[in-house]
Amino acid sequence: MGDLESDFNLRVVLVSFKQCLNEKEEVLLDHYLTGWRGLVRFLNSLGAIFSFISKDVVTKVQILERLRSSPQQEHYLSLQSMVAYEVGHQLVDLQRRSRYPDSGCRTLLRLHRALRWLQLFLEGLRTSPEDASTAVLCTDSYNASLAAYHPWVIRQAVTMAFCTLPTRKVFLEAMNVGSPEQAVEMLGEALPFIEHVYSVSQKLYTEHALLDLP
Ligand SMILES: CCCCCCCC/C=C\CCCCCCCC(=O)N[C@@H](COP(=O)(O)O)[C@H](O)/C=C/CCCCCCCCCCCCC
Repeated sequence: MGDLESDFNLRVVLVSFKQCLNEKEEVLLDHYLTGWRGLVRFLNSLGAIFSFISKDVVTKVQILERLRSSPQQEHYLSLQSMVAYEVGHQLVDLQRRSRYPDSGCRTLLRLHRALRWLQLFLEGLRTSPEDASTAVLCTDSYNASLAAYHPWVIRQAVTMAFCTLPTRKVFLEAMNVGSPEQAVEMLGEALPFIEHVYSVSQKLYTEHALLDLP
């Protein structure tokens, strides 16, 4: 795995997700995107075999960044204001992808589903024994989250890429927060931040019947 600078670590990235939520439990898109840009840096450090995943995340982050700097930017301050604006102005299509392929709601939904994968995978790393296989942890968390939304060809490519993953110990060290034991402790403190953001977003998408946006 490539080196990340010494002041950049997974705790910093997970804290960005804590900062997403304001006192009204609105998900602030600028912090959400900061969190995702940090995750992309970790993903890139895993090697070129994961670049097809990282490119997809970067494309989605860029779509949302463009909306955040567009003339409609104030509607894209939070997930809540984005959903209200796009649903209220019929800028999402529940039947076809082609009409609004770059809507904020469908784009963020893909990242939202991936956040669930991340939550499950990091929880697996945190609670598993020292000799646990990261390929198995990754496959299990993928099958319990994103796999349901991916066609066969992507599921095959992803499952092959998982076989190249480093060991659990290497993963924990790559988080750049100290020893594997300190990384496990950090995950225990910081994982609730992404769980909270995930559950607030999931509730909002459910309330607006947007969970299956094509
Ligand atoms: C010390 C490191 C700690 C771990 C940090 C890992 C950070 C990785 C963060 C996120 C990775 C997952 C991102 C997945 C985004 C997938 C979004 C998606 O579903 N896109 C598909 C649908 O998009 P549309 O076509 O509807 O626009 C798209 O078709 C898929 C493209 C590529 C395949 C995505 C596979 C996802 C696999 C998830 C596991 C990642 C494994 C990383 C290894 C740890």
